[in-house]
Amino acid sequence: MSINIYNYMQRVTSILLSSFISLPYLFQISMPLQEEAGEQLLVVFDGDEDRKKFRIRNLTKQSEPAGVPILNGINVDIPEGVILGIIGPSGSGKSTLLRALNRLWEPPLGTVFLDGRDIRELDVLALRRKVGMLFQLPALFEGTVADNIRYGPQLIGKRLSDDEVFKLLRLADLDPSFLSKPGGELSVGQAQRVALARTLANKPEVLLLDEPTSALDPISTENIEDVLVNLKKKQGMTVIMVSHCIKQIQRIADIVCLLVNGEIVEVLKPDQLSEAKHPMAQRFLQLSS
Ligand SMILES: Nc1ncnc2c1ncn2[C@@H]1O[C@H](COP(=O)(O)OP(=O)(O)OP(=O)(O)O)[C@@H](O)[C@H]1O
Repeated sequence: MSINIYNYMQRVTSILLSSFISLPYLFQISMPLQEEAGEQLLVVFDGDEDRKKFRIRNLTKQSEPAGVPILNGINVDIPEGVILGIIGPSGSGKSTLLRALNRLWEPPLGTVFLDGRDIRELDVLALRRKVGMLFQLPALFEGTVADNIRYGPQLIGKRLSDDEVFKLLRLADLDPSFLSKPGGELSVGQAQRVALARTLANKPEVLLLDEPTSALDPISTENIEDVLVNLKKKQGMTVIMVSHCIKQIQRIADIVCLLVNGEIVEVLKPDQLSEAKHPMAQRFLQLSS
């Protein structure tokens, strides 16, 4: 078995970065491509301009120094208060796209806008509080569950009370008795829920999730899915989730973007996935179902 050291290091760096720094309606879907400034724009929201949470324009990335395209001119609008699923074959650029949205890599100026503002012009720490991220494998800090959850607010001089920590635990579907448990003694599923509570402690407006339940059992997976749906419904949170599980996307997403070779080739409602037209997307969906 070969190990891709580059990918491994990138993942570890991202976990550390996001942990330390960010600790971090329905809508009408308009499928047809629309021309904007000569480029193809996938519009996933056809309504009020104000409700676009992210606007992504011609987002491109190449590997260095080889210059191999990773993202190939992504154009998409992401509405506020929806769960957007991103699916696609391995290596198609899903995680890279997600990481651009809270600057775990720096997208070029003029390519990613949050609430109408270029994210490159925002303070990066403030951006990461607003746009929290959760990875496939949770990385908790040393200390108790409460220490982990209090970490983010503490960075801006706020100490969460026990009651506030209890609320976050409940929100992440964890029993209050977890408060004083050492982070190192938790199962992966429990740790993932603590990582979620820790991210939520920053009161993010957007959650970026990179295969957040792939290491979890079906019950923990269902619990996390319920939490995400509730956050959307009760707090209007925007959730952008990469998942390899088509069924999961069909359970909770409002819209699905299909990414192939660094391009969004289709935007569909979850119940319309079988109608995908792109040959690679069709094949991917056939093999995944
Ligand atoms: N900074 C970089 N330099 C070089 N190659 C990179 C860089 N970032 C990503 N890649 C490569 O770009 C491609 C897309 O990677 P990415 O992790 O975004 O894909 P993915 O769709 O999330 O894959 P998976 O489903 O396997 O997690 C891969 O071939 C990856 O090795």
